[in-house]
Amino acid sequence: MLVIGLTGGIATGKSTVSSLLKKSDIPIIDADLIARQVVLPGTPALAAIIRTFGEEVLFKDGFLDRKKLGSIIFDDEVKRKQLNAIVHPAVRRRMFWKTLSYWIRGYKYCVLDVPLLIEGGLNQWVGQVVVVYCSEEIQLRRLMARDMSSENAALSRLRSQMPIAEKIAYADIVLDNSGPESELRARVQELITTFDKQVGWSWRISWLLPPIALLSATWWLFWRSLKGKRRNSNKKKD
Ligand SMILES: CC(C)(COP(=O)(O)OP(=O)(O)OC[C@H]1O[C@@H](n2cnc3c(N)ncnc32)[C@H](O)[C@@H]1O)[C@@H](O)C(=O)NCCC(=O)NCCS
Ligand SMILES: Nc1ncnc2c1ncn2[C@@H]1O[C@H](COP(=O)(O)OP(=O)(O)OP(=O)(O)O)[C@@H](O)[C@H]1O
Repeated sequence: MLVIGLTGGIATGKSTVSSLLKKSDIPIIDADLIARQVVLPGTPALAAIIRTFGEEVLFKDGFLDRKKLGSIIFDDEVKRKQLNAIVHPAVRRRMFWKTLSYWIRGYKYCVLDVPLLIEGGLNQWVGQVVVVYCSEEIQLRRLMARDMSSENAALSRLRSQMPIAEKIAYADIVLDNSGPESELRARVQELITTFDKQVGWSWRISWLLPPIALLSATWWLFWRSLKGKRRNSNKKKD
């Protein structure tokens, strides 16, 4: 099975791409959605959030006040890291089991939709990295329109992630979403054709013979880590 990592900058259009892929019956594992499920009332992650940030980040009914927590962590790197350390391990565990379940059910590929794919180093564990791109100016405009937020609030969200111009250095495929949504739809269809060609029929062999799947995954991960090391040493030279 080909595991595709889908990422982008804030408001570059990753969720829009993800829902277009879903409409074509491609299985999506949505990290934002899982990050909401693992902090529902009664979960260990929510208990840890209360211990770290206090009861004031809760609504009266015990649900997390996401706006309030967002206003705390997007402006403060230390607090953001504290929250990430609570939520990310639980999200990763769920993503791993969901990926495995798609493989067991014989899917030829699945897409991990993860905003912090590169920041969290998950890009090294997937077969292909797709980065949805648009300029920072467009990001800011779309973010303010979508969230009805002020420029300052939008800027602090943007700065909480690696700049999009840096993320594209990690991409196998860059999906440019600077134009209208009709253009994006056409690009997503091309993307699906590319994946279909790439996967071909070999996924059936890997599925029927797990040792072959294991060998090819190990080889791929080794190749990826070499590529990553080369990119880092080139960066240092620059
Ligand atoms: C801070 C929270 C409560 C704000 O919730 P809110 O509903 O306002 O935003 P939502 O979850 O829909 O996220 C919107 C976007 O913000 C960005 N974002 C979210 N969390 C982070 C983070 N810790 N660091 C950088 N960017 C982030 C992502 O691009 C995401 O797509 C929430 O984002 C959260 O719990 N974040 C920590 C978990 C996390 O890192 N999620 C991202 C995927 S694992
Ligand atoms: N090509 C486009 N033209 C105009 N608006 C767009 C386009 N693509 C996406 N949008 C709009 O931009 C906003 C951000 O898109 P989306 O929510 O898909 O981004 P995202 O990358 O998933 O953001 P986040 O990481 O913050 O969740 C949405 O309101 C969406 O409808």
